[in-house]
Amino acid sequence: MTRVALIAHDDEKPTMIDLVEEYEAVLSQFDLVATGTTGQRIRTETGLDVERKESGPVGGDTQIGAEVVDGEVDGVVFLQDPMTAQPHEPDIGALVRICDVHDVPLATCRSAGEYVIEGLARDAEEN
Ligand SMILES: O=C(CO)COP(=O)(O)O
Repeated sequence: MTRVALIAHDDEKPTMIDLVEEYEAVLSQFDLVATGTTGQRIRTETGLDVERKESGPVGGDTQIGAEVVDGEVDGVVFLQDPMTAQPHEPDIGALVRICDVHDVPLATCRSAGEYVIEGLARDAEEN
């Protein structure tokens, strides 16, 4: 099953919830994994179930990066806050880099997230 990672920095969490609600029908066909707080909000504010890793600043991005290395993740929607410095910037950079290394599509803003979700849905239909 297609597995998608969903991650959002605090200022971007409302956008993530909005995106997930818009694509709920598609995402309900996918296996979802998220960093801790993002996952908690998706669980409580939408109808979707999602596996939760640790919160981003304490290793959640790194855990998702490990799944990317293991070939378990088909796409990542990572809504980063471009206006706020993050204490775990090295972890964020490592996740972005490892997606590039393994050619896993990574979206860092909402409109790119729509393309990734729609592309993965198209691939799932074809396979
Ligand atoms: O910090 C994050 C990604 O870098 C997101 O973590 P949370 O989903 O736990 O807020």
